[in-house]
Amino acid sequence: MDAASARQETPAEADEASVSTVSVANSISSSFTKPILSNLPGLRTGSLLQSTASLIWLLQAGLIAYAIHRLASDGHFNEVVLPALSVLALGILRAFIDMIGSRIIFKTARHAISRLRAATAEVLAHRSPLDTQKPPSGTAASIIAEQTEAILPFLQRFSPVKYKLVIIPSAILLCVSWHSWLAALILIFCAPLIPVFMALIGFRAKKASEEQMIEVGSMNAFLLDRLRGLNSIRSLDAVDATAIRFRTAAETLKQKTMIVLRIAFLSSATLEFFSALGVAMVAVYVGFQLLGDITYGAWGTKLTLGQGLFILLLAPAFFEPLQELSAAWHDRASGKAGIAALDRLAMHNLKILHSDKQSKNNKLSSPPEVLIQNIHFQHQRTNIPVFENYSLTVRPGEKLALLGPSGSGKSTLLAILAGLVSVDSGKVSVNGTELSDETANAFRQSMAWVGQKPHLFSGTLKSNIRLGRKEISNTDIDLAIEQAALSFVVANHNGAIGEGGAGLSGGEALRLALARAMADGDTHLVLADEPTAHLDTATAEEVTKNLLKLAENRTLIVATHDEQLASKMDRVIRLEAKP
Ligand SMILES: Nc1ncnc2c1ncn2[C@@H]1O[C@H](COP(=O)(O)OP(=O)(O)OP(=O)(O)O)[C@@H](O)[C@H]1O
Repeated sequence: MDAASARQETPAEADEASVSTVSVANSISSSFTKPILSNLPGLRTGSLLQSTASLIWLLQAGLIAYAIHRLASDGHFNEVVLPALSVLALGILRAFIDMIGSRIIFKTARHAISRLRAATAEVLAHRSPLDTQKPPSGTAASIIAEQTEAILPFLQRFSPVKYKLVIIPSAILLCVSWHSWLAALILIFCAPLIPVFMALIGFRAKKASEEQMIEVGSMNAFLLDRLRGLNSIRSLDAVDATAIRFRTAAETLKQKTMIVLRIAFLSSATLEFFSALGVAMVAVYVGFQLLGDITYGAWGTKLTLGQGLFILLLAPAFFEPLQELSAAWHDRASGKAGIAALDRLAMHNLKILHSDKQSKNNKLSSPPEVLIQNIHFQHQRTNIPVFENYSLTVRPGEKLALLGPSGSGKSTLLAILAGLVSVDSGKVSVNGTELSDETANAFRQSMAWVGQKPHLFSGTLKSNIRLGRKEISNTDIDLAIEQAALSFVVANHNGAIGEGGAGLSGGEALRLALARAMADGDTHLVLADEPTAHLDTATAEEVTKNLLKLAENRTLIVATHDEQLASKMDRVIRLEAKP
């Protein structure tokens, strides 16, 4: 069984449902998302194409101004046909280039989002199930599915705006100042007011978006947590109390969302006001110039109708990138909040033993010897060590029971052997090779973990046994069903079960977990954590029988309170109670 599957079956994971509010807002490490987001050449290409498309408006404006000027001066309609056709052709070209740019940007951004999601899932899979600081599953799901999606508009809209903001206003200023330095000066005067106000609003927008996203995450976590515990809530008559808490959470989310919306409206109103002011001032100046009331500001000459029109057509386009920036500013705030949420999610202190390098050499080919030498282990944020100078040798093919009172460290020892947590000092070796980041992946491929609460997915029994492992054939699965005495269950349920194993008894669910391990011929070491807990005597006996069948030609270490099960093992090790 792979590490991810093993992870789902540990007690720590099972307890996760009761952890409703774990703070994930400790500190932000930018190192996780940065490598993916800082290397997106498609965004640059697409943005440059979109800027080029916007620059075409300068040519179109020039042609329109020229045509109207000609029409007003000698009144020949024929002279405007060619400029009009050119404007149309340029319009088509502009739309085409803009479309290509948008497509490149969208594809790049979409790909980046998928990579971020995959990388986050990968990082979460390497988080130790014993980490008590894990964010609730609802929060993780909300961040990966919902909040990561907010990065898409940020990449899609903010990045082209950055380029346009530099290229378009500079080009327009150059053209306008060519005809009138005063009109250019008016534009220069109005432009900085917008970014200044935008920046002031932007700081608040980012904070508001972050707060909103955290609220969305907490509400999802709350909802998932309570849905999981719906039966307990009903049986303890806590439905009303839960509904009230949910309503309060929804109300808080509504308020946070309204704050974000208010800021978005305020920022676009500010921008509209200043850009309208800028355009109006240019229009007033050009109007008075054409009327002859103002004679300065045009390099000692008087503006012609064509020049005046050209400036007037360019003035709104000067503010367009700033307007786009305003629209994208909110996307930037949500996107940055999404990135920060991903960075927080990917941050963890407690990892399983893991390395990205696959070392096939350590894969086991026979029942291994397991050697534990002088280990010291203490859980994070606890005061008493679980193991101090502890040693144990398990012979190849041996069936060993770990017996001991609750809290004596049986599950912890199995977690150490599965590489789900690393020891503080001492050594764990499998067939003489030390268990480490480099070797754990390969060992885990030959290792199976059977917990007391195996996680079962809704679907067929066979797909639950296969767990997506392509190397397992249908024959392996049929054999495992037979060995685990599940043939009757498969026939009875028409092969399908509900979420969380609905429709199966506790004993059947455990036999299914054993079948998962049995189906994999590469399994040589079986770690079982209280497989007979909470079962009646008859069912416990049946599960014990199946476990022994699974353990044939394999090394088995089983943590248990069940003396009956322990008595069937080759050796029993008793762990001491902790003070
Ligand atoms: N993830 C964790 N973080 C901190 N402490 C933990 C964690 N898991 C277990 N502990 C503590 O470590 C000690 C050993 O726990 P462990 O679950 O290994 O005992 P156990 O012998 O398997 O108990 P049981 O038979 O009740 O399952 C206990 O004191 C427990 O409180």
